[in-house]
Amino acid sequence: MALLEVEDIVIRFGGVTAVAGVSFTVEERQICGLIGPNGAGKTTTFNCINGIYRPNSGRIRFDGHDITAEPKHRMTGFGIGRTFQNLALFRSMTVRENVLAGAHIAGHGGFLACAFALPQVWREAAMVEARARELLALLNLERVADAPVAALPFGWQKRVEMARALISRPKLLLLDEPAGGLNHGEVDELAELLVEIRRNFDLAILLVEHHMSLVMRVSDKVAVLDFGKKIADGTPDEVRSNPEVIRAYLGGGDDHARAA
Ligand SMILES: Nc1ncnc2c1ncn2[C@@H]1O[C@H](COP(=O)(O)OP(=O)(O)OP(=O)(O)O)[C@@H](O)[C@H]1O
Repeated sequence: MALLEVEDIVIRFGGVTAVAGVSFTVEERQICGLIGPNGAGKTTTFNCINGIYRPNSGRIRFDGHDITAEPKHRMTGFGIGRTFQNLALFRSMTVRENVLAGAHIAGHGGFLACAFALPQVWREAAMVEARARELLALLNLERVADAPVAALPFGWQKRVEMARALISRPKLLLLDEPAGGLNHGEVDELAELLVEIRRNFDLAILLVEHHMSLVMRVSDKVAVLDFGKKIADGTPDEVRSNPEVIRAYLGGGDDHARAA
């Protein structure tokens, strides 16, 4: 059984069918790219997987659970972490505090355990602190750990968001356009980082991204959407040479894709 199974999902907004029967899977420890020209339905599909939208029909299974109708606040508990296209950090808090906030969302100590400061709460807090240190080192954020997040360049803030998602130890990390706003060198660093994150945390990654060279470099497989339908699904090489994919991009006017 695959880790994530998206099965024939349909999502409509009034008269617009944004996603028209899309199916794909993500296996454990797989990096899967989800690409397509503008308006293809990538973000809508992504937001269905993380519980922001509920599909009109179809099913989503994750790690043996049917999560189709689960609300977004339960996704961390299921083992799904995410980052946002336009960042959703606590800007006046420090880097370390932002990373720790990700763990508090996933915390298991109940209200009474916390109120009475039971040993399990101390143990959990120590474990979370250790994980935060490990993540700050891995993401090269140690030097700025105590700086307010708002003072950092955009590319660094993106790494903080990634660390915050990783602290709850997700089995699947959903990344929405992580390369958006990054320069060439930063995209190269991101590619290396994604592969390292997969290796270190033994997790799968679903990557919605316009930056084609990044997707092709890091993905084990790529699913391609166009006008709300999946038109291809395969290895980067298979997808790159698929005539329907080439047609979708050449006719779609997508600059990033054309550049690939
Ligand atoms: N909330 C909404 N209300 C109405 N229509 C929407 C809504 N969200 C998306 N759509 C429409 O659904 C279609 C798919 O949009 P979506 O944002 O999922 O595409 P995308 O592949 O992520 O595009 P992009 O690469 O430009 O972000 C588009 O026609 C879009 O206009």
